[in-house]
Amino acid sequence: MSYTAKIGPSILNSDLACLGAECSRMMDCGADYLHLDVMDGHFVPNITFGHPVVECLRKNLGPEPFFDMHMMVSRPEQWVQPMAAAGANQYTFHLEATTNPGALIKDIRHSGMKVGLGIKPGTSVEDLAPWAGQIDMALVMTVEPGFGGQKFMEDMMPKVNWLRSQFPSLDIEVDGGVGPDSIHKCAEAGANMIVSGSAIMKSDDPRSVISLLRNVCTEAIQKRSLDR
Ligand SMILES: O=C(CO)[C@@H](O)[C@H](O)COP(=O)(O)O
Ligand SMILES: [Co+2]
Repeated sequence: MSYTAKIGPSILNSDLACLGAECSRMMDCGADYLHLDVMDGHFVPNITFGHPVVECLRKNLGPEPFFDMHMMVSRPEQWVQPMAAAGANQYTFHLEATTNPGALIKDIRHSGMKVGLGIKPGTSVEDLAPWAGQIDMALVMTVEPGFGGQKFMEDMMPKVNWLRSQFPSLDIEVDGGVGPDSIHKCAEAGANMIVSGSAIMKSDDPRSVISLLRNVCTEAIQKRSLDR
C-alpha cells in the first residue's frame, strides 16, 4: 500500500478574476495539489480556461504546486503538448472522450506528465480496468461533469471500492460534491485523492476543511492497512 491521502481543491468556484491569488490561498491553507478543471463547451456544457491560463498560473505560482488537469474536453489528444509546455503535472482525460486510450496514455507519458483516466457516472468501472496498469490515477466522477456545487452521488462508491480491491496501490480520485458530509464514504471506499470545490472555497475556514478531509482519509488508509 503506497498511496497517501491528498487534498486537491478545485478552483472552479473560486473568484476567477483573482485566480493566481486563489490558488496561492489554497496552497497556503494546506492543499496538497490543485485540481484545474478544463471545459471546452463540447464534452460538457460549460467553458472554463485552457493552456494559456495554466501557463500564467505556473509563472505566477512557481514550480511547486502540482497541477492536476481535469480535461473535460472532446479531443483530449489535442491539448497534451500545450498543457505539458504550460507546466501541467498530470493530465487526466475522460475515457468517454477518446477511441484510443492506449495511444493517448503513451503520448501523455512521453510528454513528461503523469496520467489520469476519468469516468463519468454512467460509465462502468470495468471499462477503465484494462488501462489501470498503465495510469497513475483513476478518477471516479461523483457528479455529472460540467459544474461545481452539485450533489455528491453516493452510488458511485461501489466503483471506488472495486477499483481499490483490484488495484491496491493505484491513486484513486473522487470529484464532485465532496466535502465534510461525504468524505467518510469516499475514504471508506478507498479513495485517496480528494477533490473538493465548493466545500473548501465557500468555507470561512478552508484550512480546517482541508485538514479534516485529509485526517478522515488518512485514518481510513491506516485502518485498511491494519485490516490486511
Ligand atoms: O470537475 C468538476 C465538475 O465537473 C469538479 O472538479 C467540481 O468543480 C468540483 O466542485 P464541487 O462539486 O466540489 O463543488
Ligand atoms: Co474536476
